[in-house]
Amino acid sequence: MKPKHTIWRLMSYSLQYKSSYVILFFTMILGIGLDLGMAWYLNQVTNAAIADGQVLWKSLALTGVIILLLNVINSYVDTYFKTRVSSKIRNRIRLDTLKKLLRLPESHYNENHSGELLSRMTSDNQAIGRACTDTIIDLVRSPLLAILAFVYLLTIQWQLALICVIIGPMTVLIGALYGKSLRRNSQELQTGVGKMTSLLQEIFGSSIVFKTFGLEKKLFGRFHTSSEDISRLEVEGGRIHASLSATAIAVGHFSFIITFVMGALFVSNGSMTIGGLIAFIQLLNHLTWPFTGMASLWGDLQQALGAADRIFKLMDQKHEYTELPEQTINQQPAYVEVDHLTFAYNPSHPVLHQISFAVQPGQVTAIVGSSGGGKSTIFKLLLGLFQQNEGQIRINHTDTQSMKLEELRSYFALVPQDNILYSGTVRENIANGNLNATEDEIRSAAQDANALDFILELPDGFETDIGEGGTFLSGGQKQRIAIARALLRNAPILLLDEATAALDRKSESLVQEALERLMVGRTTIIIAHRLSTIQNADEIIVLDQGEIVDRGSHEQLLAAGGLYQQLVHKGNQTDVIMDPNVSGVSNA
Ligand SMILES: Nc1ncnc2c1ncn2[C@@H]1O[C@H](COP(=O)(O)OP(=O)(O)OP(=O)(O)O)[C@@H](O)[C@H]1O
Repeated sequence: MKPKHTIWRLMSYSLQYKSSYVILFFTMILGIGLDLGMAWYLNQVTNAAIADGQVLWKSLALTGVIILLLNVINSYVDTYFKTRVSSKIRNRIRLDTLKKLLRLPESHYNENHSGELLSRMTSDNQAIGRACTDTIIDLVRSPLLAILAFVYLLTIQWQLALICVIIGPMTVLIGALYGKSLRRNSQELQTGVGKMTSLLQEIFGSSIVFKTFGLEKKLFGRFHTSSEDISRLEVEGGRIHASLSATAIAVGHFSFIITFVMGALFVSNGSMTIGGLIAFIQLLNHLTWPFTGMASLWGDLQQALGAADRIFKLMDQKHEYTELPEQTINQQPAYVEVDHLTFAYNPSHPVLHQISFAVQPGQVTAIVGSSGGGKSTIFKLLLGLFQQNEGQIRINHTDTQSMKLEELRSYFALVPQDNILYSGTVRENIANGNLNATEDEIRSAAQDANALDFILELPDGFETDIGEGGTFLSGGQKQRIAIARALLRNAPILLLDEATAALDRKSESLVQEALERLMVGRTTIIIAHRLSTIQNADEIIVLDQGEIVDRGSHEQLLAAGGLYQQLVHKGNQTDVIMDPNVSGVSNA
């Protein structure tokens, strides 16, 4: 995106706080007036001190107090409103970013590191907040103050004023010189930080795995590389900043020495008073610093524009919903037809080929097959998370591609294999199934899911906090909460990705019983791993490398031999059917 466009879009956020900017405009003008007033005041006091005759010390003292008081008030109002506007703009952008992220298609999450998405919400957002207040106001204030200081200094000693002002603009060139590299550095840094955040998320979310497998050293090694990369980029950024400020300071000091020496010369030949020289020295900072400061302000602006660019690029991604969708639940019975479905995530690697099956309302279809055969992908296509390349999915004879996504998803309830729960209470997690459910309905769903007994034994019952992702619950308890959530949704099509994780016999039968209740009267499609579930299915589909290689009842498929028989024999001693290509013992 062109910097000009990025600036315009940033401005559209700032313009929502016009009245605060008007106040900040006045504090800026008053601040400039006070800076000039201070120089004038020092000029007056110094000349009064060396002048003969009557001096109005009282009025000078009073003026000093007024300048001081105005400075205090102005500084308070200025700082307060800058912070206020900055935090409000950041809040708006943060909300807009998340609103967008929640509406992006699954493919976006597939292609982007979660850490990078997180840094859009954190560090990029912070950089923008600063730019919209301090940086942008200083970019206006600095040249304005420089011009007014110059005009005032012209009235004191025009030759010296000209000498001072010639030096200042040199620093603007410095800013332009370093701006591009600063922007590039900031972009690389953000990408690095995003990758590091993703890695940290993985590490913190996998403590059991890295402890069991002794992966601490390996993970530290990966983090080390990522952290070193960031450090290298930060040092590089520091080098650019250092060169920028060193050059700027050199110019500033040079102008100070010139002014001081030339000023002393003008005082000695009588063309300027000592008070005038003091005013020059006082204002010199304001005359050259605006230019000197511009260099680093320019750098800050470039960094913020880089951050804004990344956020706006994200906001420009194609979304699947125009507005955040409302939770909708369809309750009419559903007939599902999958007709010659073909799909590839990547054109060179087809995942599903000409898949067809149909499930009548209230019937159960079990999908079994080898690992990586495409079972989960069928679910993703049914839910409209990805679009098929060929074929049709129809619900009640309507092509799902002609439905709005909100409508399509309203037909489904899902029990995912890893039961994804959110931090919060048990009640909140079950209620996610139907946000309008009454307490009685939530309780009844918990009961049907065989979860009520254990919930009531928790320290705060339904109000117990289950921890991040449900860490305070056992595997079987999490499964039953997920089943209760699906029960509460009461949608006509149930997608069930059966968990393969081991449960003890009692827990297993509680879950199994709950699942059976959940399936009653629904059109159910199960990615099945348990023989007991599969045997009860109306139709079993055997999937291998993206193709249906067999279908029928348990008995028919066993009699036919083939992959199904191998799957069943592989897990014969247990209830879990196994991928014949995968060696090892069953985990049931
Ligand atoms: N998000 C994705 N992006 C790219 N390729 C993917 C993605 N998800 C799955 N695949 C690929 O698609 C193929 C089918 O994967 P899928 O998850 O549908 O298999 P599955 O039958 O559910 O496997 P499993 O039983 O092991 O869960 C695999 O080759 C996998 O590598």
